[in-house]
Amino acid sequence: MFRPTVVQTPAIITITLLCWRLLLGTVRMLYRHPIAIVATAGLSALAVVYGWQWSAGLVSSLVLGLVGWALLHRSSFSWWVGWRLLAFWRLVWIYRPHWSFAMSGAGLSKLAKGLEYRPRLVKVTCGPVADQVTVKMLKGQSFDDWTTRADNLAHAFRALSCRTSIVRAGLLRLTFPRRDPLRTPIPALPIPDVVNLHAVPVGLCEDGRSWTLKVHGTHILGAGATGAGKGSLIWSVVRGLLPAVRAGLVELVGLDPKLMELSYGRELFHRYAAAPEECADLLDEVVKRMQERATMFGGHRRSHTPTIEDPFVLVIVDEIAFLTAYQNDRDLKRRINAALATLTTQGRAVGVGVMALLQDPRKEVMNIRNLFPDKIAMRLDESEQVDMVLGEGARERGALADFISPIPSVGAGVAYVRLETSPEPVRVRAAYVSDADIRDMVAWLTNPADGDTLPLPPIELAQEAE
Ligand SMILES: Nc1ncnc2c1ncn2[C@@H]1O[C@H](COP(=O)(O)OP(=O)(O)OP(=O)(O)O)[C@@H](O)[C@H]1O
Repeated sequence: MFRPTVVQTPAIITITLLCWRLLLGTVRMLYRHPIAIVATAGLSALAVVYGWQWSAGLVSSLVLGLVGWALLHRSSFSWWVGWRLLAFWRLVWIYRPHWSFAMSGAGLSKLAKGLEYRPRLVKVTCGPVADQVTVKMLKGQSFDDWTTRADNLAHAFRALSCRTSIVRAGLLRLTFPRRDPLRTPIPALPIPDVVNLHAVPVGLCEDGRSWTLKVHGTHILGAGATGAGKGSLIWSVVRGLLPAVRAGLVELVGLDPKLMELSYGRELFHRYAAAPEECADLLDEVVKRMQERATMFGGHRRSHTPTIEDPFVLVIVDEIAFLTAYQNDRDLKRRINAALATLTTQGRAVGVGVMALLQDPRKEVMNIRNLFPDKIAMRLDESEQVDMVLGEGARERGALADFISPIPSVGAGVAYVRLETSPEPVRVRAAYVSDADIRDMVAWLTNPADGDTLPLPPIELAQEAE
């Protein structure tokens, strides 16, 4: 029978080890919380040398000073102090106490040889609308292990939702919104002074930042069930481009087979068509123009910069399926499909973009959806449609477009997008451009204010280097 020898560890070794750990812990605490340690030590020293009244007086004046700062200049106070204090508070009261239970409950900790290994909570930071929790994953875990548990984590920390993103190998960021800035409709955004074709403001992201859309050098496909608010997407883009339209640097082409949406702001479009034959003719015209431009640019330029002679042309198609899948005239359907495919495959480099909206994203209805690099999923009827619009795995990563509320004031205009900078879907809401706003836009474009002349001299057209 094998009996391992029991070796008694000498007390001196145990004590040395404990002292070493204590020393390491103290150094780590000093390194992690230098301000808190220095402040506590300073106040204690003051109390010992001069009496506690001095420390109490100093603390009270400090608190009064901070309250004054917060009242006088909220934004700088929040940036320097407020969010840090809130992050500390939420770390101590929410994340730390519930961490171990949340990890084991969500199945993210591992048991090995009787020991439980948990992912490490690295830090918590707070912003105006969301908390960001940085986590060190356990060895052997994958990003997918976390994305599939996002719902468990949201409930565990009593958040509205949880979104996951990678910081670097092994390090994750969990975003827990504290409030939803997209709950209430966003009024139409102001018409910008400077148009940036790579970042046209259209609404808000769920973290409170501005949601901007790139329109030049890409094509956009927006899908949403009836009443999802596709109109607000169209009009927000048009509104954001208006100064460039007035300056003659952007031309809007509207195809409105439903005859409902774009006709309301008909005057904002350089060219407009509603009947399918007119739409086919107009598309052929744009294709011809695009090909002429390509011939002209060929060998000289590889990208397009909008000028009055060669403006950026944005073709906006409301309910594209009326022109493609639901079109009875086969010849017309073939012509339209061919023109759209040509524009979406060749238009980017020569300054022609297509923004198409549709209700049903199935392949039978829209067989060229893969030719649109940027896609937006508004409220959809079925969960399978989310991946059809945003790409494989988007719903699993949190794009719950089928859960967007059908109540217009809550869910209209809300969408999920995959921004170029990150593959993670982001929840956004387009600003609501009302009928009165559209009338004002028409008036702004067609009746320049006193002193304004038409066309305006070219406005600054901020653009990223291509
Ligand atoms: N961004 C928004 N914020 C708040 N409410 C909105 C927004 N967009 C639209 N709505 C409301 O939702 C209603 C439906 O919007 P809209 O007509 O744009 O939907 P749609 O997706 O174009 O529907 P359909 O495909 O049937 O035309 C509008 O009448 C408006 O009241």
